[in-house]
Amino acid sequence: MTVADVVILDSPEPLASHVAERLIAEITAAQAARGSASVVLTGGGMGGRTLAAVGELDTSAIDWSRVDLWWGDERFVRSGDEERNDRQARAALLDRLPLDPERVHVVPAADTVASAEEAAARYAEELATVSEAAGSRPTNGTAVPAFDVLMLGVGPDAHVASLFPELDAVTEQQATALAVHDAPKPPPDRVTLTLPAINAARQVWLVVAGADKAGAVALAANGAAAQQVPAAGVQGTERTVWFLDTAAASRLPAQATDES
Ligand SMILES: O=C(O)[C@H](O)[C@@H](O)[C@H](O)[C@H](O)COP(=O)(O)O
Repeated sequence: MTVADVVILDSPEPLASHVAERLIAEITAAQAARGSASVVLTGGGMGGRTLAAVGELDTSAIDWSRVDLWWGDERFVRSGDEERNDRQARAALLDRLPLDPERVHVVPAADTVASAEEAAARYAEELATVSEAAGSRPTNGTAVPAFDVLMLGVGPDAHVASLFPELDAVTEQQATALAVHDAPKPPPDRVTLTLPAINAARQVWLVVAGADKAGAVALAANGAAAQQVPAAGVQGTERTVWFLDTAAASRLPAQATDES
C-alpha cells in the first residue's frame, strides 16, 4: 500500500464513529462540489458498525436523494437472505434514510438471475451505464462512476471485497465486476468489484479492526504483491486512508503510523 494516510483509534467503536463522521463530511463536500455523491459500501462487521454510527450522527447536511450507493462485493444468495450485504446495510442504516431507490444499486441476487456470472455482468453494465449518464469517468478510465468514497473491510488473509489471495479475479484488469466461487469466507459464491474498479474511486478507505488483521495490515504496508495480499493492491485516485484500531495497527512499523 502507498501509505497516504493512517488513522488509528483505540477500538472498533470509536473507529466506526470516526469513519462515520468523515463519511458524512465527504458526502456533504461531494454534493457541494458536484451536486451528488457516489459511495461504495462494504460488507463485514466494520462495514455494518460504520453505517450504524452514521445513523447516530447529524446527517442533515446531506440530501440523501442525491446519493448513489453501490457495494464492493455481495454474496450470491437469495434476496433478503441475512447473508446479503445489502440486507445488512439496510438493517444498520439505509432503511431509515430518504434515499432514492433508483440510486441504491444492489448486485442482482440468486433468485433474480441464473448465476453469479450473470449477476456480475448486470452489475458491470449498471456501473457503465451510470458512469456514462453522469459523465463521471474516473481518471483511470474504468467503466464505473468516479466514486467519491469506496470503503473496504480487510480479512485476516488480506482479502478486500471478495478478492481473496491467489484468485484470478485479483489480477483482472478489464472487467469491473466478476463472479467468485469457492470463496474461503462463506458463503462461497459471490460477486466482487475488481481492482481497476476499486482503484477508480477518488478515495479508498480501508476500515480494519482486530488483532487478527494485524498481519494483513503489516504485509500491505510493506508493499506485498496484490496477488498474495489483495489489500496491498488498492489505492484511490486522490487518496487512500487506512482507518485502524490499535490492535489492527499493532504490527505496523513505527514510521507507517505517522498521520498525514
Ligand atoms: O462480503 C464480505 O464478507 C465483505 O465484503 C468482506 O470483504 C469483509 O469486508 C471482510 O471480510 C472484513 O470483514 P470484517 O470487517 O467483519 O472483519
